Amino acid sequence: MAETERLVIDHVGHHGDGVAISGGGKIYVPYALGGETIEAGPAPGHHPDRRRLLKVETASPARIAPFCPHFGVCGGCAIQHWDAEPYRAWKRELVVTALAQAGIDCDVAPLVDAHGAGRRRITLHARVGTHDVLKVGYAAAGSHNIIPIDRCPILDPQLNGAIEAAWAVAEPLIAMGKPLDIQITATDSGLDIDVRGSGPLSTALITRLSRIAGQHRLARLTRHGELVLMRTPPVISIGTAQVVLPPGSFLQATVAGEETLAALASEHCKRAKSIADLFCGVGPFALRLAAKSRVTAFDSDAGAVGALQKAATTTSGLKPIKAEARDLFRRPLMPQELRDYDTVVFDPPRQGAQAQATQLAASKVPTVVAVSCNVATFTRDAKILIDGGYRIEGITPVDQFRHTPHVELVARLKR
Ligand SMILES: C[S@@+](CC[C@H](N)C(=O)[O-])C[C@H]1O[C@@H](n2cnc3c(N)ncnc32)[C@H](O)[C@@H]1O
Repeated sequence: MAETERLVIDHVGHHGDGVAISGGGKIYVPYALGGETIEAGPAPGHHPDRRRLLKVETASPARIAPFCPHFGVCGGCAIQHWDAEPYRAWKRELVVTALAQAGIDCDVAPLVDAHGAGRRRITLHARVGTHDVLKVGYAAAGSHNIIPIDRCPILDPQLNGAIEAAWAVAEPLIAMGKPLDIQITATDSGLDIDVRGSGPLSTALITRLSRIAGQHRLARLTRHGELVLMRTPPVISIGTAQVVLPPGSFLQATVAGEETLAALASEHCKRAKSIADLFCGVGPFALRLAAKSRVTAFDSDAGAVGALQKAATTTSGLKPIKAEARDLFRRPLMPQELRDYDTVVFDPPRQGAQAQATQLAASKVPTVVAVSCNVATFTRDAKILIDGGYRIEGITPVDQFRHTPHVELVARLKR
């Protein structure tokens, strides 16, 4: 492989890298844009079809200056160098292309931006580097190295102080000699931190962490989901409900993302009387859908189900909500159980909901609303539903993870 080479970038691929077409196939160059002529060098790891961008010789007119000083080194964002309009068209096209490749013919609405105020949840990594220096930050692009950070401009202002809090919490814990993953969630009552990786905590250490919690606006600190200290319960508002977050439960990455997905789901469910909300999490759909419809919600995370049930019983003006802990991969709702519902909403993790889609395909449920964060598993599951007699009435792509190649979508299917 030549030390440096000149490449012409054809387009941006579905991971956000520039793609050059050469005689030997495709070559992927992170941070390059379609139409650009670039100078490239070997990529770290010397992967045969990857290169490192050394210099942009002819820049695309759509190239813009990234706004974050860590961009290009930190692995958090793949795209800050591309104008909003082509970026948005590319993101919508990711959905259009995946559907076409799967042979699914349906309308795809314009992309809905759902970055809103920014990310409300981050995971930072803490490691001891050379000369015993503590590093707290994100993983570097394409490696496990940690890029220490002191700011991240894509965060919701509700996370102000979160990075400082992570450094402060990491300092006493890293002395135990284990790498740490520090998940921080912005709640209405302060920062909720769950640390993974440290050993058991001594009383002296908990006293020190309590001081840090007071100094850094922490609502709660947990270790592997076990309570270390709570100054005030970490609460978020969902519709008219107040939900106390269980440690480590899933939460949509941005408030705008949650509201957009829930608004689209509510629109598709507006005539529903009885809804099954599958993969419900702490209830961002159930607690809003129950304004009009009876809801039964299922998720394998018992903590999330408990939080949803508690919020449902303490919120007035909602139709009945029942919530049940159930593993829907191993024990999907069967066609006989699905008879209780005129509408099913499902929002699985990235693996999708193949087992549940198979049972839905054999059911008579008139309306299915599919929410997905992975277009590949969505198309797989949608094909199962289509083969079972459903037709897709429309798909809306949602951009909650701006600056990344991730895209969400909401689809309505009818039989
Ligand atoms: C993408 S999240 C959606 C949660 C919720 N709808 C929301 O918007 O916050 C996927 C959810 O699936 C749940 N989950 C993961 N595996 C599961 C399984 N095998 N059975 C049931 N639920 C599962 C997770 O606990 C998580 O709450």
